[in-house]
Amino acid sequence: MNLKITKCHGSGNDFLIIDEITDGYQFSEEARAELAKALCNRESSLGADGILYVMSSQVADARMRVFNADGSEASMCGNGIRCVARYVCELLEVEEAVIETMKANLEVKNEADIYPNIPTYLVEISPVSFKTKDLPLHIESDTLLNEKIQGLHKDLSFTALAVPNPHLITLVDKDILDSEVQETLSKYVNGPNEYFPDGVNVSFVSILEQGSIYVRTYERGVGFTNACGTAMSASTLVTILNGYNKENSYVDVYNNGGKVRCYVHHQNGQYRIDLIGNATYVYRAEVALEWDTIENFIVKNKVYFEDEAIQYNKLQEEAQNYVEAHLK
Ligand SMILES: N[C@@H](CCC[C@H](N)C(=O)O)C(=O)O
Repeated sequence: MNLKITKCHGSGNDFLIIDEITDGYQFSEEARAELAKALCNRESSLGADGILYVMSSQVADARMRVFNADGSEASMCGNGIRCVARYVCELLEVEEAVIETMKANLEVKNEADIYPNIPTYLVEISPVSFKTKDLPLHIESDTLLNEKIQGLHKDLSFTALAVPNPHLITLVDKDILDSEVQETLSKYVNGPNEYFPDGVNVSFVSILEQGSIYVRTYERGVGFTNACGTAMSASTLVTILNGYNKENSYVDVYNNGGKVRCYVHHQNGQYRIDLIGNATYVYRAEVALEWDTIENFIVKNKVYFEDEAIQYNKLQEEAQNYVEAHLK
């Protein structure tokens, strides 16, 4: 078959968008997972952190399904939904839309550019739950709020939350970031282990100054990525709960792929986070493939969005310089 794809990134967390609405593809569940494993392979001529399937919806303007590079399906993707937001808003010629995801219908909208000439979208991150059963996390208590788990690390305190995909977050300084701790811990909780039967996204967070933080995430189903949107949203909330930032104000969240902005709303005992950042197109292409030998796919007619890359590189360079100057 001949498959049309759009490579897009949010904070350098990159995805292949496959539009099942316009292009009329009918995939089996197995085929969606197989495509993710083959096309996201970084050794291949494509490579990505995941695939975003854009589908029609009975209850919203469009539906998004997210498959990680290992073929597992995620309930949500914060950087990915910004890419889908742009794709759907341009397709439907609207400024805002509602996107159906696995666990919630989420509002998205075109927003003032976070940096000159960088298409920017605000996406709703919700629902938020601190219940261990919602991750799931197997420990005796119903929540894990800034507490130690001896089986994970003797000194670090963790918070676990679902937004609604699962996140494990700890606040650290530069010495810990520079060590092997995050990789070792993340591989453990994403392999056979007694705590997280479905794995978990693991973020190490550093406070840069009031109103700005740095987040590095080891993603379930992928490994270290440049950034993880749901992790940056969840991490912002954790820094607020720890008294470093405030509700109802913007927090700049730096990552290895650039920078986003988060805003935490707290109403009627519920949290909802606005995640605001780039949705940058990298290229459009066609992929010729045979299902029996899917790993031998051929990429044709790649057309790059060069201007978008040039502009995004400027944001990324500024963000990197800021992090280097402030990380302690
Ligand atoms: N990169 C994403 C999250 C993708 C899913 C995640 N790996 C999971 O399995 O939960 C984001 O930007 O939120």
